Amino acid sequence: MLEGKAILAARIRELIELTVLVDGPESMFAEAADRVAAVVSILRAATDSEPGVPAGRGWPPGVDDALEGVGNPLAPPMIIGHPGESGADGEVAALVTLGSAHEGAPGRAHGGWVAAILDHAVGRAAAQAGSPGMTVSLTVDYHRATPYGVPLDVRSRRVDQAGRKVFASAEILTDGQVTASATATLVTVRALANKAGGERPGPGSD
Ligand SMILES: CCCCCCCCCCCC(=O)SCCNC(=O)CCNC(=O)[C@H](O)C(C)(C)COP(=O)(O)OP(=O)(O)OC[C@H]1O[C@@H](n2cnc3c(N)ncnc32)[C@H](O)[C@@H]1OP(=O)(O)O
Repeated sequence: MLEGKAILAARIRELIELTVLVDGPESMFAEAADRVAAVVSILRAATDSEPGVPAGRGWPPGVDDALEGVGNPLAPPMIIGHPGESGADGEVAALVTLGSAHEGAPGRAHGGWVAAILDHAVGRAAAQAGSPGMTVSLTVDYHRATPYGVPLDVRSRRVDQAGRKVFASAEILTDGQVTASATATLVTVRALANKAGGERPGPGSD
């Protein structure tokens, strides 16, 4: 079931890339649109949910997550590694590959996607450090072009904590060079800690 959804999402990502890249006759687009409509009707028949209704996916991030969900076609997806796997102790290491559909300025990834990756990375770092929370402030520095079409190395870690406030940082690297970095403040939320399986927010938590 899960595997099928992941395969479908991968095909849809391919579809999105090709839709952005391909040019051709109107008839080709019309035929493709008809076939996609047929696929949509298969999925529509399987749910009562309306598009836009909150999915309420919960925690921790799963197959439908916006950044790392292999079953979410909008997710690149971001592959979260184990602590210490490729980062130093206490770091979260991740890999993510963006595509042409994520382009901003010509030939480089859109800054909004770069920020989303960094936001997710600091969220993961806070959770791994035992303080799952929501980002209330994210400052992004864009140092050089973040490319698409190549795996990006993402690193993040919790830097400090003061009461409910968690301070974290993250970087995106390619060829060993930092393309973008972020500092963030997150605020621990008890509901997230409970969903995270008993990880406890810091002192003074809500
Ligand atoms: C399980 C696996 C997970 C795995 C994790 C996986 C990664 C998931 C990544 C998802 C990342 C996101 O998209 S997060 C979604 C985007 N962010 C949001 O939607 C958050 C929107 N904001 C909120 O909903 C709210 O601010 C809350 C609930 C977070 C906090 O509200 P609150 O509970 O009323 O807390 P409040 O008293 O206002 O603030 C608490 C403390 O934080 C400070 N504070 C508040 N805002 C700011 C700010 N912008 N900059 C600095 N500091 C701030 C306050 O001064 C206060 O300090 P003091 O007085 O205590 O000193």
